[in-house]
Amino acid sequence: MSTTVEAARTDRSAVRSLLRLWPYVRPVRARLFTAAAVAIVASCLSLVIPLVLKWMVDGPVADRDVGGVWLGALYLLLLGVAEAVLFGFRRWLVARPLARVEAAMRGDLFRHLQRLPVAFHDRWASGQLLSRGTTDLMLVRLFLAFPLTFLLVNGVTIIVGAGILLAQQWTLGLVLLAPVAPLVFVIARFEVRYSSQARTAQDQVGDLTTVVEESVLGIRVIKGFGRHRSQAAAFRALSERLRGTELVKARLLAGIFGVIMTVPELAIGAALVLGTIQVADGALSAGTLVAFLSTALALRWPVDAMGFLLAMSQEAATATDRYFDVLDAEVEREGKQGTGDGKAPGDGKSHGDEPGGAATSPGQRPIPPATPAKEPGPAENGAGGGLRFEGVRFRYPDASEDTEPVLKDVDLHIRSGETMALVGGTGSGKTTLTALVPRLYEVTAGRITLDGRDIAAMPREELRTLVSVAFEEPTLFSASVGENVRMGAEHAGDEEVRRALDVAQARFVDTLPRGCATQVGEQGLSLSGGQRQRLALARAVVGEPRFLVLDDPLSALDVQTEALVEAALRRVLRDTTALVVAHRPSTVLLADRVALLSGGRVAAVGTHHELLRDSAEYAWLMSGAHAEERDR
Ligand SMILES: Nc1ncnc2c1ncn2[C@@H]1O[C@H](COP(=O)(O)OP(=O)(O)OP(=O)(O)O)[C@@H](O)[C@H]1O
Repeated sequence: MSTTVEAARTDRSAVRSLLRLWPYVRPVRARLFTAAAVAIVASCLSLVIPLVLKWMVDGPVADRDVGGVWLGALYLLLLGVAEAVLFGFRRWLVARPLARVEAAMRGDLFRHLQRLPVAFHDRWASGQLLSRGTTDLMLVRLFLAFPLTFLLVNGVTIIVGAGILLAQQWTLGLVLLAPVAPLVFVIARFEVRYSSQARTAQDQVGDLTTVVEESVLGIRVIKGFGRHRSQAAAFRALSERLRGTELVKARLLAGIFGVIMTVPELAIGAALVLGTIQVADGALSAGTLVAFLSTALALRWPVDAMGFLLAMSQEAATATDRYFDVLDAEVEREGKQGTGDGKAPGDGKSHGDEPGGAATSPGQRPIPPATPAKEPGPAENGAGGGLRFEGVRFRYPDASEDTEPVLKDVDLHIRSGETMALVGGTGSGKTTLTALVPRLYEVTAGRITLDGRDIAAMPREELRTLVSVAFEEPTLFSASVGENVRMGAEHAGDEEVRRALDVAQARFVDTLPRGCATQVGEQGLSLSGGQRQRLALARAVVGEPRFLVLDDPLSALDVQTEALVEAALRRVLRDTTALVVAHRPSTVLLADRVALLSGGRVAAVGTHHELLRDSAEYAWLMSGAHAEERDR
């Protein structure tokens, strides 16, 4: 997501943004309100201190009563201790629940990210998502811990203090309160400007995170091409931009601090001069003036702190907006039978009242129980059975309406138990077609059926138990080899995992230090490309799925290993309906029939030999000349 697009959306009220946190705060509201009440009492205790001073000055000090002075000192000490204890108690009250709020929000974000369609992840830079789950949530927690309470506490303290000032000497009180109106005006202007800069800075942190993440993941390319200088320059440029924004924020903060601190100082100075004249005229007691000035000084911190409390609140409001930008994004729609209108929770309503809660997002209708997967009957093995593409048309969700669809009216029938190879030139749409079967993307028009059932009407969970996929780029997770393979079938036992590893010719696992229990590093980078591909293949076949979709799964293997995998795969594919993207004749020979995809359309279907005979394009694709061109 581009920073400029994000930064442009600042025309919203900070209060309205922050109110969206309520579902998360609600479960801990009792503690938060208690903590705020405790802080208000503690803060108001500090306003009693000037009243004790007034009593001391006009009483024991004027009467030269040493015992009275000691008693006053004791009262002051007790008030100070009580204030400190109450503030400590407040902190204890909020620490644990706020950690819970942050964890619930982070949990919801992660869960939501898992349920968002692949198209969303195509669009969003990962750094933007990472920064929302880390820095933004930290800003929200800080807001709940500090500004939320202290804006209230300081507000109440200022109002009570103003009341005490007016009650003590209303003329002096008015002198002190005169700057309130201009201050409110200045603060309102500051809010608008600071909010826009805060959004820009947080988006820039997201961009920076993306660069760092890409640099770490792509460290081999960077080093291999000696691009560390240009990467460093790109990083420097982004951090310069962030630094610039932070400096603007600092200047705005400095300005508001200057105003908030200077104006009350001037008012106190004016009140001091006026008060001294009144004491000299005998219109005011010295004790009242001392109490008045002490109260005014006690209000200094609550007033001074308003600047950074408001700044922190703005940042939290921006962070909340950024958080809900993701949470409002529409999740994958269930089967048509599942949600009816297909509306997702991001339809403008709150994410829900049960943060950290249910697996079904609020706003989403419960999915009726899935029709049990039927064993393919004789009819299904005929016209309706197997995997069928009917008039499938597909355009990537972000592509504009007037661009050519990637797939155009694809009609293809892979019969039950048949293996179909999908061959086509680079960019012809092979990967796109395979991604439609497990519904990583939704078809734009037409439909895909499995044994006669429209996949759009199937609950995703059921669809994904029926269909297994292995992509050309095998992604492994920071987990053990066994756990990576079991992602294909959660309940697979050791025997099934062994069998899958055998099919994928992945017995190299036995030579790893801890066999199947060996941890593979981030993205499986501790393994070779071919090893990763074989583990991904094992993951695809471990659940013995009814439908198998393989996107050029053997591209990184040497010829001999490929032949061994093919022999084993052939046994697996006997019972499975499979669609296999192939570039090499050896992979194509695994298949019963071949479909040639050309410019997003199925140009021909037949056996390898038929197509070699009848299709010049296919013959060319299968020739060494094409492979050389592709490799080049
Ligand atoms: N996420 C995406 N968003 C938009 N367009 C995409 C996306 N992925 C692929 N495309 C476009 O769709 C077209 C088909 O891409 P696809 O990856 O399906 O081709 P392919 O036949 O698998 O190619 P190859 O053999 O090189 O892997 C290409 O023009 C590509 O630029």
